Amino acid sequence: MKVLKAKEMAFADENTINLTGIPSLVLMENAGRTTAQITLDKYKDKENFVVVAGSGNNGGDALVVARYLFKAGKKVKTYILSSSRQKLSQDNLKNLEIYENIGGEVLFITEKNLRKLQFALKNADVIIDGIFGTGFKPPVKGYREKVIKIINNSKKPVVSVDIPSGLFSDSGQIEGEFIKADITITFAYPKLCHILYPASEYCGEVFVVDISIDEHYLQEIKRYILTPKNILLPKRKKNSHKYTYGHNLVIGGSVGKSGAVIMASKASTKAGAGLTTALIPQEINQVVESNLIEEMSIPVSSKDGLFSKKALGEIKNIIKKGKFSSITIGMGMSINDSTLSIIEYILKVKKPIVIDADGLNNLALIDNFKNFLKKRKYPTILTPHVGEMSRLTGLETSYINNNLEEVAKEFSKDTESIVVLKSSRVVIAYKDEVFYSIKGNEGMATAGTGDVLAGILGALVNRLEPLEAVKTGVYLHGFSGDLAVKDLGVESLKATDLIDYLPKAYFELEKKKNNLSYSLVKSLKSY
Ligand SMILES: NC(=O)C1=CN([C@@H]2O[C@H](COP(=O)(O)OP(=O)(O)OC[C@H]3O[C@@H](n4cnc5c(N)ncnc54)[C@H](O)[C@@H]3O)[C@@H](O)[C@H]2O)[C@H](O)CC1
Ligand SMILES: [K+]
Repeated sequence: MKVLKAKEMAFADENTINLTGIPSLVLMENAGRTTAQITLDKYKDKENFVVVAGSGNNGGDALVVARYLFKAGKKVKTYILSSSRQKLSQDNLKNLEIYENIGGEVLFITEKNLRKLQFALKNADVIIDGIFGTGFKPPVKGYREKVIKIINNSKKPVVSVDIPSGLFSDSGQIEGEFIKADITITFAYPKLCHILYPASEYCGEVFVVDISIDEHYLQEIKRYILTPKNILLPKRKKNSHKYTYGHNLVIGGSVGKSGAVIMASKASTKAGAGLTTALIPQEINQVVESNLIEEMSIPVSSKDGLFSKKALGEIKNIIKKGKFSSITIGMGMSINDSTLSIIEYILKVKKPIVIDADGLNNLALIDNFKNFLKKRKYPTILTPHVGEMSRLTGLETSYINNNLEEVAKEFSKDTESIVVLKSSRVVIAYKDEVFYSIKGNEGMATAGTGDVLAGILGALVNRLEPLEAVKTGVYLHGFSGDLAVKDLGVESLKATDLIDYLPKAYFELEKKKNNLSYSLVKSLKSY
């Protein structure tokens, strides 16, 4: 499913009206009517609804909602934040007239009679927020700021039409006053504010409603949310053996960080690799051997707990002689001259590689590393978190967090690699496409979860086309976290739980893929 910015939505909206020929009032009717239906379903036993409409089309949608709530026999009080009818958008005015024609009443609210709205909210069971939608640019100006504060202070449940008023559609950033919604009902596609933090936290449950927007005007938009529909599952063949499913060589670890390479290796096996071998500094061999059962291990020379100078030659030999089909490198490997030269060498290996963690920190120290990556003819997957991305690009972490998509895209272009940028959301960028994962949770902000992801990707790159492997791996990783949290809670979740829940994630994902069906209304949660 695509995820849009306001301008893109407006473009599809205009063309649907002008070229496809669906009148704007029909779109508004679809939007408002479905919003009313969802509201009535969610708040069945509630009686008193207060509708707060702005002067634009978001307010127009809210007036349609008011009409259906009124028809359903609810007590509806409707307020329009404007000084006069003349200031309303054309479709807003039309819906005001229709509402009045069926016996509905409205009150225009300005700074002067704000208290009337404040008073009405006291008796409200549910508030409908139709003040601003995609036409809003922060920050809120004028008395509407006070209205938003009053609504939030009322502590009543709020249903936001399209966007919680005061949030900016195109980013996760927040500024000034904005509505804190319990439910947000958005139209055609989610917008970035519905999925990116911190804004998305204020949207409540997000429903996406088909209002008849003609999607073929959005062909050039290649920004997606990962959903069961747009990701693939690897398949096993009856007539196969372990080499059919790849041999993932996992390189990393150092004294004190043996867990990183152990977790990546275990995740690789659980994600379905035919064989997984951990290549490690010999000083941690014993602990690795005692923790890995299905996986093999190859110790190489080490000194002071890290790969030593001699290790490079040994690694070259092992890779030349071994039948490895992918390399996953970096987890817990630390940084010294030897690890740096190992990364330099790995860049030249003619196999798919996943570079994570200290692999990336070493990479950042190599002059011209972007050119080395560009020269590679085999798939390269880079999985930096924001801190690592900062080291790789020199950009401030705050800038990266506020521009995840742009940074990931640019870095992917500069390196011709698949970039998996890990923040409170994970963004995948490759060529002209961007994929956001909406799976995962705050419980996963704990040591080792990145190592698990690297192991999963290293396994899957043997099973699917590289970008598909990354999409599937990122989804499964987040989904495992969500399934684990249901049983374990966010505080106690640890990285190895993600490995334990991978089988369930596979199983549930397959079920989701087998049950794909069209529906006018979908909750973002259901993806
Ligand atoms: N997605 C669709 O195809 C459809 C969406 N619909 C709804 O239309 C709104 C967008 O409507 P628009 O008229 O373009 O803008 P808004 O109603 O969001 O807001 C315009 C309104 O707000 C004022 N304003 C803007 N910024 C500020 C500010 N910082 N401070 C104060 N006031 C501000 C501006 O002057 C206007 O008066 C979309 O969200 C959907 O809800 C259609 O109904 C169906 C098709
Ligand atoms: K709104």
